[in-house]
Amino acid sequence: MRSFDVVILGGGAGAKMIWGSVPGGSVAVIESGLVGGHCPFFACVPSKAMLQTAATWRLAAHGQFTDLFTGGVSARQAYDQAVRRRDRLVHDRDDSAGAAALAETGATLVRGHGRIARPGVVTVDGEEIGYRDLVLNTGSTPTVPDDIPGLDDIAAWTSEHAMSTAEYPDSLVIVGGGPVGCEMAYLFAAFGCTVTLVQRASRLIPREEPEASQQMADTLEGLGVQVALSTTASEVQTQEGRTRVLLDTEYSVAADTLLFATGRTPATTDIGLDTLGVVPDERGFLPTDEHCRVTGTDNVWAIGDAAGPAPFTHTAHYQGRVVAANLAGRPVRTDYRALPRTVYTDPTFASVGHTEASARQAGTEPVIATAAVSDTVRATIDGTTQGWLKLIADPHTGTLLGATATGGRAEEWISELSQALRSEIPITDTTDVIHPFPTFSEELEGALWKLAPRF
Ligand SMILES: Cc1cc2nc3c(=O)[nH]c(=O)nc-3n(C[C@H](O)[C@H](O)[C@H](O)COP(=O)(O)OP(=O)(O)OC[C@H]3O[C@@H](n4cnc5c(N)ncnc54)[C@H](O)[C@@H]3O)c2cc1C
Ligand SMILES: NC(=O)c1ccc[n+]([C@@H]2O[C@H](COP(=O)([O-])OP(=O)(O)OC[C@H]3O[C@@H](n4cnc5c(N)ncnc54)[C@H](O)[C@@H]3O)[C@@H](O)[C@H]2O)c1
Repeated sequence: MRSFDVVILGGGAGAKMIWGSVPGGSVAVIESGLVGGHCPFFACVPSKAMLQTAATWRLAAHGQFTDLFTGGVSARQAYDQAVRRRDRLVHDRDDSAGAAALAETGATLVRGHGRIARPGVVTVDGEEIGYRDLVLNTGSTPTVPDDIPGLDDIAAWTSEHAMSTAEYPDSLVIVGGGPVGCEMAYLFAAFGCTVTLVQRASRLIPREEPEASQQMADTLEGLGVQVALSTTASEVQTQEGRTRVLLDTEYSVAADTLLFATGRTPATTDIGLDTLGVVPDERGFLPTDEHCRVTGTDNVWAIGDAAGPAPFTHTAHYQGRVVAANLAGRPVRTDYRALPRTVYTDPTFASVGHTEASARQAGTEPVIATAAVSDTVRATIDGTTQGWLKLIADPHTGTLLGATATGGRAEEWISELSQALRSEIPITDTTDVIHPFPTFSEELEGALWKLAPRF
C-alpha cells in the first residue's frame, strides 16, 4: 500500500497552500475532477472573465467614451467574444498546468474518486492509500430544488453549465438572487439577453446591507432585468420548445433557458465520513475547531466550501494556510472577523465584518459614517460616480466592526479596512493613512474622518 504523510482529498483552491508546504513530508492529492477545483474552470475565473468583457463592451454605452469605439459589434458578437476569451483564460478546462505545478512540489496526484475506508486509509478506484494526516477539501456542488413539478423534463442550467457553454440564451429565467444569481443576471443582461431574476427572499444578496440590495436591484433593472422578489418557481412547463416557469405569484415567465443559482451544498456525502464517526452539521458542513481540525479527530482537517463558514476561494486559501501551519507544528488559529465578501457586478460590491443589523444582533449599537464615490476626484476622471461606503464602528473600543462599499474598485481597497478591523487599529489612527491622489481609496478618508471625532 502506498502511504503518505498527508493526503488531501480534493484538489480545489486550498490544496495548493498545503501541497508544497509540508517540510520533509510526502503529500498525495486525490482529485476526481480537475486540479484546482471549480474556481479556475467553472466558477470565479470564467465568470469574472465574462464580467470583465461585459464591462469593457458596455463602456461604449457610456456617453463620455462612445466616440472612442468604432462600433459595429452587436451584443451577440460581444457575447461570442466573451466566451472565446473566457475559454482561453480557463485553458479550455484543461488542468495540466495545475497538475504540473503540483508535481513540481514533489507531491503525488492520484486521479479518481477518493473515499475513507477506515482510519488511516482511503481508497481510490480500489487502491488503498495510507495517510498520517487527512485534509478533507471536497468542495461543494450546486443546490437545485427537487420539489418543482416539471423540472425532470427540462435541461436546466447551473452556473457551471453557464460558465462552460457557448450557447446564447435569448431569454433566461434565473432562480436565486445571491451572489451567483446577481452576477449571472448582470452578465447575460449586459450581452442583450432578456433576463428575469426570481428571488425567494425579500431582497437580493439578503445577508448584506439593505442599501446594497437596493443598489443591486437598481443596477440589474438598469440593464433591463426583471427582478421578482419574495417569489419562487412553483412549476415548470415545456411549451413549443420554450420553458414556461410558473411563479408562486399569479405570474409566469417564458424563456429559452432556466438557470438555478439557489446556493451550494457541501460535498460531504459519499466520502466515508461514517468510518471516522464524523457527522456533518445540518447544512452538510464538516464540523471543525479553530485550527480547521475536524471535531473529534486528531489527524483529520477540513477546508474550503466543505468546511464553511463562507464559501469563497479566499476562505479556502486562508484555511489551507492555517492547516499547512498546523501540520508544520505551528498551532495557528482561524479568525474570520475580517473575511471579505464580494460580488463583481458593475458597480462592484465588497464588504467585510458586520452589517449594521448584524452588529445590533451581536449587542452593539454601532456608530456609522458614510461617504460617496462621487466625493473623489478619481470618480470625475473615470466618469464613474456610482457607489458609496458605509462604516460600522464600535462605540466602546473606537475600532471598526464592519464595512460595506459599492463601486470605485472597492473590492481592491476593502482590504485596508479588513486590516484595520483584524488588527483592531483605533479609528483615530486610521485617519493618519495617506492615500495616493487621485484614487478611489480617498473615499476612505471621507468616512474615517467623519468617524474619528466620535472617539
Ligand atoms: C459562479 C461562481 C462564481 C464564484 N466566484 C467567486 C469569486 O469571484 N471569488 C470567490 O472568492 N469565490 C467565488 N466563488 C466561490 C468559489 O468558487 C468556491 O468558494 C471555491 O471554488 C471553493 O473551493 P473548494 O476547493 O472548497 O471547492 P471546489 O472548487 O469545489 O473543489 C473541490 C474539489 O474536490 C474534488 N472532489 C470532491 N470530492 C472528491 C472525492 N471524493 N475524491 C476526489 N476528489 C473529490 C472535486 O472534483 C473538486 O475539484 C464562486 C462560485 C460560483 C459558483
Ligand atoms: N464574487 C464572489 O466572491 C462570489 C460570486 C459568486 C458566488 N460566490 C460564493 O458562492 C456561494 C453560492 O452563491 P449562491 O448565490 O448560489 O448562493 P446563496 O446561498 O448565497 O444565494 C442563493 C439565493 O437563492 C435564493 N433561493 C434559494 N432557493 C430559492 C428558490 N427555490 N426560489 C427562489 N430563490 C431561492 C435565496 O434566497 C438566496 O438569496 C456564495 O455564498 C458565495 O460565497 C462568491
